[in-house]
Amino acid sequence: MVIAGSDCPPDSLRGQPRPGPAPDVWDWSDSRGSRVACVAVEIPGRGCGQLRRRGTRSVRGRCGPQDSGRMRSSLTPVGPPVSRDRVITSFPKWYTPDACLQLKEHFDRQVSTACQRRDTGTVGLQLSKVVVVGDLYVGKTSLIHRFCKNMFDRDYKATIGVDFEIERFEVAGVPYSLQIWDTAGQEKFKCIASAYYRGAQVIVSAFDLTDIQTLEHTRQWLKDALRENEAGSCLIFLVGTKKDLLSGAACEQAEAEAVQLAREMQAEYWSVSAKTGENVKAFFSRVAALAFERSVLQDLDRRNSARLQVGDGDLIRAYRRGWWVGQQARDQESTSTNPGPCISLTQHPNVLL
Ligand SMILES: Nc1nc2c(ncn2[C@@H]2O[C@H](COP(=O)(O)OP(=O)(O)OP(=O)(O)O)[C@@H](O)[C@H]2O)c(=O)[nH]1
Repeated sequence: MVIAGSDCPPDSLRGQPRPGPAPDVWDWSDSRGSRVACVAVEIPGRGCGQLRRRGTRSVRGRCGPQDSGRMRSSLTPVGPPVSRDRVITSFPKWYTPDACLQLKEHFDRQVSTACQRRDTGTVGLQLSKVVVVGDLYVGKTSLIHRFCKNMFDRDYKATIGVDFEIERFEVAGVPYSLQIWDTAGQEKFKCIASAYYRGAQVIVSAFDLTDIQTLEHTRQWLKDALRENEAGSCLIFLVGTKKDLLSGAACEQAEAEAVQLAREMQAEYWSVSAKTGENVKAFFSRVAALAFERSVLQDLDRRNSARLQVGDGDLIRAYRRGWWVGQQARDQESTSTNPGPCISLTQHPNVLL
């Protein structure tokens, strides 16, 4: 897949008639000759525009380093209902209990309740970013293409820079989307690809099960991707590819080493084959469910600890050391930097607990 910054709709053309088969359709072509069609919708003040799928399961795109921040903030999924195989009703299981992010088989109670009440905040509107990293030729593009397009190409075409797909799910009745970034494994493109690591909710560090050296390199790939993100903010997956090429014993040996490394990395381990499709859908469903659950919990946390609107509009602000009532606090803020006395929440008549 070829990525070039100039392929993105240039800013100067925003709001003007676009080239292509329809006025608002961008048609990009990749080196394999497959066309990438996206509908660009102008959103005032929101940069590059919105990409909407058109008769395909997923939305695809590509861009250069200058677009990294813009794409992250401006893309929101719209389109027809989610296809049935992207509907997740029960929590997808891990690949092995020896290296998994969590063992429970159900959604967190708080999350289930929030979903039932349709109280998941902005989670349904967000795109969760998944970044796939790893050596060249390990099969990152193939894995993503098998999941998003249900296709497998035997011919190798190096990724140049980055590429992304957007996959829409419905998790516990709530719409949820993953923006899956395919990055180049070749050293010479690393500086372009690493510009896209930031803001990842999920990092997938991929290696080739038939080439143990690529497993060793996953440490460095992960380190580079984590460096661009806040500590503890990413879910990490270690994925062994090309499972179809290994016989039972050899596969077990490679998996045992990978599981050990996954535990060190605090990652969840999966073995997959893009060629046969083995475990590919299960893997991405697991990624979607875990990322969704974390997003909902974070959203609930944020809302709980943010300003609470009470009574006649007074604000109560939560501080580490206690609670402090709005108007009084604002008065104090305007006259001094001293936060003044803390008033217990339960003591204040306007507080609804
Ligand atoms: N047998 C088999 N071959 C695979 C599998 N996955 C990928 N391949 C082959 O491995 C080669 C490399 O696959 P890619 O998906 O292009 O590798 P990549 O990691 O994206 O490579 P870069 O873009 O250079 O980083 C291709 O020839 C694929 O056909 C698999 O599951 N089984």
